[in-house]
Amino acid sequence: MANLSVETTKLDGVRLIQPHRFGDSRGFFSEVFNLATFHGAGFDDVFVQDNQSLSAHAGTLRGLHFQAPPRDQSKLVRCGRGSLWDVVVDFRLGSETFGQWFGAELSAANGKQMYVPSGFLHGFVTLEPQTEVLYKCSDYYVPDMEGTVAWDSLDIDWPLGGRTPILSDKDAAAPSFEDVASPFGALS
Ligand SMILES: Cc1cn([C@H]2C[C@H](O)[C@@H](COP(=O)(O)OP(=O)(O)O[C@H]3O[C@H](C)C(=O)[C@H](O)[C@H]3O)O2)c(=O)[nH]c1=O
Repeated sequence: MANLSVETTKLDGVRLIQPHRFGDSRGFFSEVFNLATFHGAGFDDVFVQDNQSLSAHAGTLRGLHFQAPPRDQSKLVRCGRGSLWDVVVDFRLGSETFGQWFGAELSAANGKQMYVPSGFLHGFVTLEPQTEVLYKCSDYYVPDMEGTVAWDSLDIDWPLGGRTPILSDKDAAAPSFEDVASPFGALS
């Protein structure tokens, strides 16, 4: 029976998931998602959309993004190729950790997955070229409900090595954290 291990973080609800890898002389096999195993580990999300993004260059930063209620999304993020530093920010009004962030390296090598609950901003910066990110979302994409927060408007310690990140026009124009009213209550 494939299994997984779950690691809690300093942000309530944000967890790192490590699916088991069955190694042999060919390489490995892993059930990277199994609904029964996922629910058995204490999660209750049902994901409806799988996303994939490929970033050609290291230092590509996507985020910080959210989708507002009632179309808010929880996400399960993993790296299929390369490596990235994944960041989540508590955006739940009234939360004791409101505005606090947590980051972790996800890579094709380590197989780690980041569980991003609804109510959190999400973003990542790639650590090597041709990095592929795969993630599940608990609701469909609704562009009109999407929001952005400037990647550099919090004290996030992005591993950029002093370089300016590669950004989309949308992310380059994102408002500062203090200028974005959170649509999430503490209990979302
Ligand atoms: C998110 C999304 C985008 N798109 C279209 C919209 C644009 O024409 C194109 C690129 O979208 P965007 O620039 O928003 O992609 P990213 O910058 O990678 O955004 C994502 O990256 C951060 C880290 C996230 O957590 C979000 O899931 C998501 O916002 O894909 C879709 O058709 N469906 C979708 O679900």
